[in-house]
Amino acid sequence: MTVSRALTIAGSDSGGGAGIQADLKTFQELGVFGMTAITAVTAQNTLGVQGVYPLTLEALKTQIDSVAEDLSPHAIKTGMLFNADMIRLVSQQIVHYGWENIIVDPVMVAKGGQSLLQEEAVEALITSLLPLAKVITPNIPEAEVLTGMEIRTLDHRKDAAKRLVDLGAKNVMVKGGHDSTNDVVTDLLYDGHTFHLFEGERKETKHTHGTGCTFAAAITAEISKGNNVLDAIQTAKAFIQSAIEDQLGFGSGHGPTNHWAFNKRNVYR
Ligand SMILES: Nc1ncnc2c1ncn2[C@@H]1O[C@H](COP(=O)(O)OP(=O)(O)O)[C@@H](O)[C@H]1O
Ligand SMILES: Cc1ncc(COP(=O)(O)OP(=O)(O)O)c(N)n1
Repeated sequence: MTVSRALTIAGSDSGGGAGIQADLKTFQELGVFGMTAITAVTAQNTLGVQGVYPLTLEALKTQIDSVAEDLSPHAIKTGMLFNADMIRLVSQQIVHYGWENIIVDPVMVAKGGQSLLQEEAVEALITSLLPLAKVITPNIPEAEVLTGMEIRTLDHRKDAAKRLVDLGAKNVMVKGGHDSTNDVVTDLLYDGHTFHLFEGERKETKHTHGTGCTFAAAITAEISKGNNVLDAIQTAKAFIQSAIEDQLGFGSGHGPTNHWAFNKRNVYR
């Protein structure tokens, strides 16, 4: 039996709800062996980010090489990459190892407003990493930064997705969590030809720390198993919906989502 393996290149969240920790929990729940290359350690809880401590480029490169040279990941997710040098290094490593199943979550700002990506790094994200992405998963504010356009409507999101495909991403998923005008949360995928909508009931909750990381990690896990992008997103949407609905209620700020919920539901259904 081949065990599907996924590598996440991202930041550590001491609070356990986002970043590397959310990715590993999601991989595990979806039956995928998770591996990591850490870009930065963050001191973080449900109230915000208290510290960001980037690792050296050498430390990041060596982690990626160690995984690549012995463990051959079937899919790779990127999350918090912090600065332009890290983005360029990760892009070079992806090309060097010939990796194709790349899921880019273009993390920029934490829920509490703290920056997780230096402003001058956006250009490197667009020119080096975006063209390597099989799937890129911006939320609405991230799609605005990447395209330079204002996004107010679903049609604006469609235009933004087209622009990101023109910049080289193969599939663009513009998530809808930040559009609170509706009881339904709609995520929009553009595959270069067709738009696909993924809908879920909006849950009124402040416990949404790590939703973006968890959603992209679930897509990565499913792609590492050999599933196509549409099927992977279908499962990821069900995974994040359960994780938001069955809230844990920890902490006095934005609490983490529930990574057990998807399997718990499927077992007891
Ligand atoms: N309140 C909510 N109820 C249901 N689903 C949500 C809610 N908030 C976010 N989601 C879903 O969580 C995922 C992440 O969405 P989003 O909030 O847009 O990204 P990010 O966490 O990166 O800011 C998407 O699939 C989105 O539809
Ligand atoms: C270390 C680290 N990486 C990423 C994030 C951002 O997480 P995300 O799921 O995009 O959303 P928020 O929970 O911040 O809304 C993070 N906070 N920390």
